[in-house]
Amino acid sequence: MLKIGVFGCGAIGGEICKAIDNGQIEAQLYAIYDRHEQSLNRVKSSLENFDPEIMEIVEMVREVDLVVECASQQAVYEVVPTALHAKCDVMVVSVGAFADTQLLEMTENIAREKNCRIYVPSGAICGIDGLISASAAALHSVTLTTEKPPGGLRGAPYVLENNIDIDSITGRTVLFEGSATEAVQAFPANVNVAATLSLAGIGFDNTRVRIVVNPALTRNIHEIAVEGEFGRFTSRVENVPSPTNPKTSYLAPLSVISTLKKLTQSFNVGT
Ligand SMILES: NC(=O)C1=CN([C@@H]2O[C@H](COP(=O)(O)OP(=O)(O)OC[C@H]3O[C@@H](n4cnc5c(N)ncnc54)[C@H](OP(=O)(O)O)[C@@H]3O)[C@@H](O)[C@H]2O)C=CC1
Ligand SMILES: O=C([O-])CC(=O)C(=O)O
Repeated sequence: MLKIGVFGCGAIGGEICKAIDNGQIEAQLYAIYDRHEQSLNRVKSSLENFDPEIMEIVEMVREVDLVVECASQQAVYEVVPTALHAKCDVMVVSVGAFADTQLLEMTENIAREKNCRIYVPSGAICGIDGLISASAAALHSVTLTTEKPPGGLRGAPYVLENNIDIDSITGRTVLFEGSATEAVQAFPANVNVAATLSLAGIGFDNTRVRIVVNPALTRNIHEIAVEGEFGRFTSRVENVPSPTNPKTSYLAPLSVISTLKKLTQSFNVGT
């Protein structure tokens, strides 16, 4: 059975651990890690069938077959190269880190050299399957519009650096427009989906991102528009936010769970 280590035990990590524990994913929850003891204890007490060991990353990669990073962009710099050097596969959700082209090239090179896999789930957006299919021919444009309630954007570096009082905004307001490279740096915990789109499509500098705050919303909306030789498509998802982290949509952990299931099943559907 696949031995999994979960690095980061917040909204996403907690759901993944539960899905392995309840048998939805046929794998062994071997190790977990988080910098907060409280988060580790919360996860441990939610489990009925597994009692994973708490392991720092260097030890974890020696013991497991796959590490799931669900912590932060900063964690990607430590977790991904460490895992690959130890010939351990890795799944990444803080995908925005790959806007750093040096990190992206380095990790691709190590993965190739060590014959390992880096998995990036679709996360909180719909349409990655279609974009990947369409990318086999020329793509002309990829645009993401993300619209969240204030709680979904509060505390982002862009908001703090520009002294935006997000809670005093009364109507739908465009906060940011730029490339995916700029978006994932300005909003590192809010639009990792822009990075996933970039990797699947036309790259970080060519993918356009608009970020909107809307106090009337209770859901996180991501709208994607793609044009290319294949034609054009749009997708729109209205995501329920995670109860423990309003920035993160519930679809994100579900996407990781489904990608993990794909790895352990013999019958797979979708691009
Ligand atoms: N690809 C996608 O579609 C999506 C990606 N995400 C991203 O996924 C990641 C996880 O999201 P979520 O579970 O909601 O986040 P949470 O904040 O709920 O949980 C992350 C946990 O990991 C901890 N952590 C962060 N960095 C480190 C580190 N270097 N070492 C040890 N522990 C660390 C955090 O601590 P602390 O609070 O101190 O940072 C926190 O306890 C985030 O980067 C988020 O932006 C989220 C939604 C969608
Ligand atoms: O969960 C979401 O709606 C998107 C998100 O936070 C991210 O991509 O970082």
